[in-house]
Amino acid sequence: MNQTTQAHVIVTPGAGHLPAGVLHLLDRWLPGRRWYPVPGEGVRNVPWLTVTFPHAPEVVVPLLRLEGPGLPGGDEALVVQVPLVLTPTAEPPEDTPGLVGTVTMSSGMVEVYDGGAHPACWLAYLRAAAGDVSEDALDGARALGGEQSNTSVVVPAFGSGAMLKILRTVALGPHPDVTIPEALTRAGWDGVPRFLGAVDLPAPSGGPVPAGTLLAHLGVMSALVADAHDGFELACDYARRDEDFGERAAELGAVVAQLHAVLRVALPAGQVLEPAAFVGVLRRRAAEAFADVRELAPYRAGATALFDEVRERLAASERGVSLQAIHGDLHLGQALYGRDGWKVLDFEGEPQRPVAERTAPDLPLRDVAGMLRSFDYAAAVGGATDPEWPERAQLSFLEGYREAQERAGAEERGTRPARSAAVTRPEDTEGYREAQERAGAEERGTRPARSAAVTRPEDTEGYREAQERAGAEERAQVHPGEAPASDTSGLDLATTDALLRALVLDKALYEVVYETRHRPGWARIPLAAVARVLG
Ligand SMILES: Nc1ncnc2c1ncn2[C@@H]1O[C@H](COP(=O)(O)OP(=O)(O)O)[C@@H](O)[C@H]1O
Ligand SMILES: O=P(O)(O)O[C@H]1O[C@H](CO)[C@@H](O[C@H]2O[C@H](CO)[C@@H](O)[C@H](O)[C@H]2O)[C@H](O)[C@H]1O
Repeated sequence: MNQTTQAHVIVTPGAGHLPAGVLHLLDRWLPGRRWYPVPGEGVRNVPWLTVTFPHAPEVVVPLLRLEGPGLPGGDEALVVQVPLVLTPTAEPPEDTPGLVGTVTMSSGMVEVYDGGAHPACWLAYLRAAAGDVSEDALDGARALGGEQSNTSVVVPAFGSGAMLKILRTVALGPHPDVTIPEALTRAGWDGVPRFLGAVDLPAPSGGPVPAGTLLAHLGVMSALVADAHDGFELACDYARRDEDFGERAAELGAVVAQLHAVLRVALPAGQVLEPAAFVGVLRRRAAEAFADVRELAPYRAGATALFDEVRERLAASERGVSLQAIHGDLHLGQALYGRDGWKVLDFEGEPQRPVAERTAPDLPLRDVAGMLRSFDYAAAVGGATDPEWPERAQLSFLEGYREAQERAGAEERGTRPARSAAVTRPEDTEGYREAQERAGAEERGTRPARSAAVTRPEDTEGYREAQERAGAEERAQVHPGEAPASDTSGLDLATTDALLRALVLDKALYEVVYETRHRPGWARIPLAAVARVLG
């Protein structure tokens, strides 16, 4: 058999020695897993490679290629990682947690466990990622439950605590959840949990690529953030109490701006944004969402008009917009609030997109849009009764982002704060503030306040006028040749605003598809946002 042994893993083509009975068990079991990326009907799970560990013969990890019509991810192979622990048994077991089922082999009956829930598997992965790890490191280890795209295991007794993340969908090539935290840790930035190591998948011999070449990453280890609160749960709690989330949101905005500044330096820069291609991708993603979810049909024309506007404005813009590494799927659930403030997690991008798309350099404004959407979710899920709760959090986030972005820009240039257009630049101007107050008064006086929307101020005439004035002021202040301070450098406010609305729409459409697939009861949240953005 053409197998590769590298460090702590052995890779064998196909199903290796895994009996067919186990594969049949998996066909029934997989579609019910939260991390299984497709509904399962009509999908075949075809063994691609099998990973085993020299010192843990009971741990077997089939990597299954999903095949069938209509799978997400385009032409890219969709591969899932299914770590298993096989233990011989004399009798059929009770229904133990993590038990997938039993199979009878020539050697007798074998219990098949979900490796994501099994200490023997955790130890094999920890050793593959971090070398010599003693069994004592497993004291108190536990897998996280709940709504996860991957399987995360808390390992409190490893050093000062670690988190092992088993990446369920295997993306070919270096995984951004490894490369980005590694680069940020190397750059000395402490806004991410410290990167501790990764589990590599080397190519087996006899295949199309030289044996040992990194095919993918299977897992990643990071330092455990002690006493941390999940950002989404925290925001929902505030929303439930109608307590202002402004301060936390502003701090988070500052961390996201730092993240973008560090990424800009730590990872290769992207091209300058090409308007037609950029808007082409927005259109394609929207078309996919419209094809997937019937309830979106009334918004097709509005989306087309917004994308047309963005394209025209970008094409008319005099200065280019630089793309860079970003988070790619930023929302409150990707941030932990602990003793040292906010830490950002989970850099794999939107799990339902092809890898090439989610790792491509992009606009930092996309992350901003993702976080804005998330405040809306927190308000809806937490049940804020104050209709202004999400908007206040959104504006505070933007304010924190802008301030930190200006600071980072000034540091990058070693001079003074940037004068080019930044994402929340409107607030800088007197005109904007006046208009915002006027808009607030109009809003309160005339119609019931609505729930959340990043686009709410834009609804008013006063805002638009002030925005145009501010845009003119701003353009007059941009000095050619000054270093760009943000992705939106050089763009006037109306373009930045249209771009942000388009990115909020793009995210909301993704969310409609995501929720329809995974949490249909929540689909109303992004559907309402689509309606709001398109007015
Ligand atoms: N280093 C860490 N320290 C503490 N908790 C963490 C750490 N990394 C992740 N978590 C927790 O695990 C959860 C899942 O992690 P995440 O990377 O977002 O996985 P997924 O891709 O499955 O959503 C997070 O919401 C967070 O609560
Ligand atoms: O599993 P991941 O965290 O990688 O991301 C996926 O799942 C998220 C849901 O957990 C989803 O985020 C959506 O729900 C959040 C609340 O649970 C909300 O804060 C986000 O704004 C909303 O997008 C994310 O889109 C998806 O990729």
